[in-house]
Amino acid sequence: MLEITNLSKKYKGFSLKDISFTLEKGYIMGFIGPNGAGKSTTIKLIMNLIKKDSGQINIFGLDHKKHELEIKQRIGFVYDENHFYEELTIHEMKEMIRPFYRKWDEGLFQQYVKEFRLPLKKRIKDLSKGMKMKFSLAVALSHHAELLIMDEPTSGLDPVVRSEILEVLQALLEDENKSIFFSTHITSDLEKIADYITFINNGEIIFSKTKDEVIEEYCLVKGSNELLTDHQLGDLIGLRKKAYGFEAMAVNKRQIRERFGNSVIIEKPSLEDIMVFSTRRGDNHVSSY
Ligand SMILES: Nc1ncnc2c1ncn2[C@@H]1O[C@H](COP(=O)(O)OP(=O)(O)OP(=O)(O)O)[C@@H](O)[C@H]1O
Repeated sequence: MLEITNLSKKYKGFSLKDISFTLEKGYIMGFIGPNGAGKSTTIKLIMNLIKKDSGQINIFGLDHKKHELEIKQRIGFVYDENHFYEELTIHEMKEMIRPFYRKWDEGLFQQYVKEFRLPLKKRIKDLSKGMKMKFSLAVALSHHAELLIMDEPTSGLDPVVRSEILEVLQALLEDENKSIFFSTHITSDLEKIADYITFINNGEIIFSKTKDEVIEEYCLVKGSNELLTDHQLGDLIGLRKKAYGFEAMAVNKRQIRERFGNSVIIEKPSLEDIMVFSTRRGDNHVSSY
C-alpha cells in the first residue's frame, strides 16, 4: 500500500535521513515520535505537498508523483489543521469537495453525518475541534479510499471523541483491503488499535515493526548502581542513575536476563516508555541502535 525507500529531505537545521518503511494491505500503522521528529514532513512528502531531495515513495505500487491524481482518488487524507473554508457550512463545504472524487458515495457520507451527529447547517468556524475532525474524517471516508493517511488525527481531542474516532478506524479495517497510516504522539491510542509501529526520532527511523514485536523485545530494567560496569552500559537506553539505583530500557530482554540474572527487575514497557527512554538524554544516551 505504501512503500518508502531511502527518503531524504533537508531543511536548515533539520534533515530527514534516508528513511525507509513499508505498510501492507489490511493493517494500521502508527507513526510515532516526539515533537519535531519529522512526522509531518514525512506525511507531506508522501502527499507530494513538499519536494523530496531523494528517495522513492510508492503508493499502491505506483510512483507518488507520476500517478498523483490517480493515487489521490484512492487516498483519504486527514490533516492536523483545519483546511476547510471557515465561512461555509458543513453541507456547502461537502458539496464543494464532492465533485473531485469519482467514487464519492453520498449515502456513506450521510451515514457518517448521522453517526458523528454532524450539524450540516453549521458553519465550519463554529464547530468544536472534535466536530471539525469528525467532518474531516467523514469526508476522507466517503469516497471508498483504500489508504487513509492522517496527521495527528486525535491530538487535542477529549478521550470520548478520541475513542469514537478509533472505533471508526477499527471498523474500517474489517475490510481487509484497506490500510491506515497515522501519526500521533498519543501512544495509548496505538496500544489500542495499531498493528505496526514506526518510530522516528530526529529525522531517523529507529524501528518499524509489529506492535507485538516491539512490546515483546523491549524491556525496562531497574537495579542497583553497583551492577553497572562500563562494558554493560552500551546496551542500556536512556539510562538514569539515582541514589536508590538505575533505570533504563534495553532492546533484547533475553540478553539482559542472561547478563544480570535475577539481580535486576525487568518490566514490560508501554509505547510511551519506549518513546521517552529512546529520546531522553540519560546518563548514557543512545540515539539510535
Ligand atoms: N518549511 C520548513 N522550513 C524549515 N524547517 C522546517 C519546515 N517544516 C518543518 N521544518 C522543521 O523540520 C523539523 C521536523 O518538523 P515536523 O513538523 O516534520 O515534525 P513533527 O514530528 O511532525 O513534529 P510535531 O509532533 O511537533 O508536529 C522541525 O525541526 C521543523 O522546525
